[in-house]
Amino acid sequence: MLTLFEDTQLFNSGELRIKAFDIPDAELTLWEHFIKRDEADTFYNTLLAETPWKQEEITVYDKTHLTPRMCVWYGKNRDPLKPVRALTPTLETIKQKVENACGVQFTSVLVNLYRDGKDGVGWHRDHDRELGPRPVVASVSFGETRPFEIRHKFKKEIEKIRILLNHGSFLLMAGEMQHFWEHQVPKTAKEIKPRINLTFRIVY
Ligand SMILES: O=C(O)CCC(=O)C(=O)O
Ligand SMILES: [Fe+2]
Repeated sequence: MLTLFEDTQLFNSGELRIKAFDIPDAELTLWEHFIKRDEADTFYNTLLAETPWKQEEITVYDKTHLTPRMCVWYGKNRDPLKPVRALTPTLETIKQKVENACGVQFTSVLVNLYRDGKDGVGWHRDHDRELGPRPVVASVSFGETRPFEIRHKFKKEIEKIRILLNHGSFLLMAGEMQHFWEHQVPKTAKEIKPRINLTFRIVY
């Protein structure tokens, strides 16, 4: 497996770095230190305090489980019958920064909290119909660094890639990525701190 950005020297420098990944069937770009340390600390604390966290129920093979993370959806809903939760000023501020950087306007954001290493998200694609034919997903992370892994769904000869998403980083997934690549945030037995992830999306 390929692990990117483990260079602690560069990590700790706090400098903005933009990396476009050269992978087939996807447009994937990472902004390291997109949000500076102090501001990222403030966003983390505010989001942790003001988000009405809850664990969603999911049904797999007729069995109901709680998702191993806490989530809240803001903005235009995937289910048009559900009420819309308006973005908070903090989420609007981060949304604006992301939109300025990538030139895409988003309608919604899913806010996730991974409380510790027992929380994670399994392999999946974000290609629900209401996200349109080529979903663009803008992912901003705060708190604990967690590896974000991607693998090509069809070309099994391509090595899995691990990207470390640290405090204040911004990862943009675009192009055909959501059709051809799956992603996950694996659980870990390590003692780790919480992580908040925002995924900005466009609901049509
Ligand atoms: O936490 C992350 O980095 C990814 C979250 C994710 O894949 C999702 O919410 O669909
Ligand atoms: Fe996802």
